[in-house]
Amino acid sequence: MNLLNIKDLNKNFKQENENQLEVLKNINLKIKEKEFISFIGPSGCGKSTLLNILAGLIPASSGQVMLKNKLIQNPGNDRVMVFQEAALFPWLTVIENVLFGLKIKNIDKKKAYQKALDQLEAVQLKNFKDSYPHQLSGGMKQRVAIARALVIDPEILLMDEPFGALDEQTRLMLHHQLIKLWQDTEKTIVFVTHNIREAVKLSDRIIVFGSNPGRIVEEFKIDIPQPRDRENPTLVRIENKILKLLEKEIKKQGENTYEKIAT
Ligand SMILES: Nc1ncnc2c1ncn2[C@@H]1O[C@H](COP(=O)(O)OP(=O)(O)OP(=O)(O)O)[C@@H](O)[C@H]1O
Repeated sequence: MNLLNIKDLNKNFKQENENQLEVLKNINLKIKEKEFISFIGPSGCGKSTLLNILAGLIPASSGQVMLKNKLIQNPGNDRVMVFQEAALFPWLTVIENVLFGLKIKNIDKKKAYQKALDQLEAVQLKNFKDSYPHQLSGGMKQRVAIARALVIDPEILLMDEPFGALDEQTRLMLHHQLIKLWQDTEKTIVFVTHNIREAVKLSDRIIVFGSNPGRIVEEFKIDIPQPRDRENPTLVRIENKILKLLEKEIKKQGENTYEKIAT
């Protein structure tokens, strides 16, 4: 069943010289329940802008996004964002950070604590519940951010380059954990990344964007079960196809973002 329906969506931003910058043009996309979908594309093609529109943080200029039969106009508990920087409250402990997400839900204190603890167990951080963010590694912080997002029990997890700032080993470990969480919780995940290999490894479907203005150029469905072997020839083939497409888009754009996506 379709969970999100993005229809004829356009987004412009007013520039300082009063001209309109056309960022997203004519986006039409349906996202299924429990789908893991990734957006990939050259820098500045509007991936984060689209994610922000899905989160209800900014409005579309025209067109609409429906969540089931509800028009998205504002943020809601049914959608939670995870950003590249974990953005934890440094003065709160790990469990207090996770509990913070539940405050808006008005849940009984004991129940909330248990929920937060269960969620920390799911990201293997139960033993760090009383630590402060500065005592954690980057990967651990990101796992707290994921726990804080999931504890609200949203329908959709919106992830904007969540592992972009992490080293390769930590990133691989978090891929593994995210896939397990996704399988256990059956959430829908919309994932923005620059990293083709990451997208190919994690996603059911990859949407490739072009830029100026941001638009969908192609999509790839990946039916290979998880966990995936990165040497799988089908995955390698898809990876190369996406790389070629992006090279073409980036050449058009004339920016030096090639290195960023090829690693
Ligand atoms: N609030 C804003 N006001 C004006 N312009 C904006 C605003 N937000 C984004 N933009 C512009 O919209 C374009 C798309 O930005 P966006 O961050 O969505 O791209 P992106 O594909 O996520 O880029 P990256 O991969 O580098 O993160 C850029 O040209 C950016 O400068």
